[in-house]
Amino acid sequence: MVKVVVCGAAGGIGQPLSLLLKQSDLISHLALYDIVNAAGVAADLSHINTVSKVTGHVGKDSLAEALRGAHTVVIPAGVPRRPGMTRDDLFKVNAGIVRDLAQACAENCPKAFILVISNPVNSTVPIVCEVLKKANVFDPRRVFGVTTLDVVRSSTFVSQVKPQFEPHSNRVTVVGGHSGATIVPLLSQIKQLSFTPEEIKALTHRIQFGGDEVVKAKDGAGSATLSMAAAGARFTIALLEASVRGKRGIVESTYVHLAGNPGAEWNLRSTGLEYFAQDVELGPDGVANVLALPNLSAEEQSLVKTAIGELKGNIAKGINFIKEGSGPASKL
Ligand SMILES: NC(=O)C1=CN([C@@H]2O[C@H](COP(=O)(O)OP(=O)(O)OC[C@H]3O[C@@H](n4cnc5c(N)ncnc54)[C@H](O)[C@@H]3O)[C@@H](O)[C@H]2O)C=CC1
Ligand SMILES: O=C([O-])CC(=O)C(=O)O
Repeated sequence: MVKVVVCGAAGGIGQPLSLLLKQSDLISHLALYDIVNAAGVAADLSHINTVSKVTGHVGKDSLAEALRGAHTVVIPAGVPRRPGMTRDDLFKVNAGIVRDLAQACAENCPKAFILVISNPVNSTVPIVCEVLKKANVFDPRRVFGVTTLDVVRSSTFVSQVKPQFEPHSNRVTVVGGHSGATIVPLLSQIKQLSFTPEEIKALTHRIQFGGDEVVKAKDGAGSATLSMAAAGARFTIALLEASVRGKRGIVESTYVHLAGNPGAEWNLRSTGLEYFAQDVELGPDGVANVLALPNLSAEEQSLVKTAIGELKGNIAKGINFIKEGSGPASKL
């Protein structure tokens, strides 16, 4: 039995993400949780003729039932950006939402993989980990910040500049975190291509601020949902392929707690950070190996340095939210 729970399943990301997960024969039970409308989304998806059973769970009183027995919990719950906002501006509302969902995971499915989409990812992942640590159920191999959209954008944007780069089958490593300057695509690792310094600069900027393109185009109606659903489904299925099917050698960039994760010592020492996104090999228990940062170009070294500076504050903010007590979730 592989039960996957989507928390925030009625939202802009939650609905298409659930639709994509409904296509997978790796999932036997898809449980859709939201504070609104999850029953309707579940009824609709349940008519699709694939193997998984779909159940809908609406409101806080049904959260425990939704989570019980979960193999994997994907969290796209919370508010998205509007033009003029940073991801950090979402902290005020989303921190409390993510904390409460993490607490419910600790109580109902302490061994589940937890995939965090809600922004600001740089801070919400530390929130989840701190909640699990407090509950004595933390396993660093099982909590992931979903940064796959940065990887997806990198493949697409590189292919638009270099048509010989096939976007579907070529992956780009993206390290750091998931907001602006903390997003560092390692274009120097694409060994089959060469770029001019101007191309590197323009591509890096576009990847770092790709989210803003969508926020601007949607003009107040939210941020990336469909591309995020595709990215979220890609990461979830990759993790299921590794953990359920036992497929080896699956590597994705993702934001993880470094200490205690296999292979992470080098990145822990070289960044001095508790959390960092890097290529991770996935396995039966989640993180099988955090790959060491490769040799970086001079520009990438400087970008990573800037990212580290910003990440320090983002991480501390998430940790302090739990350590110093945070009160009930607030409204924006
Ligand atoms: N990691 C990434 O790369 C990306 C992250 N995001 C983030 O994902 C989050 C969701 O974005 P959208 O789906 O566009 O927003 P949305 O507003 O369309 O959907 C959010 C859903 O969460 C639900 N929700 C609110 N509080 C909840 C709670 N306590 N428990 C369960 N569900 C709850 C809402 O009812 C709503 O259905 C935002 O924080 C956004 O910034 C968006 C794009 C990319
Ligand atoms: O830009 C946003 O707020 C949503 C997001 O994280 C992205 O699209 O990368």
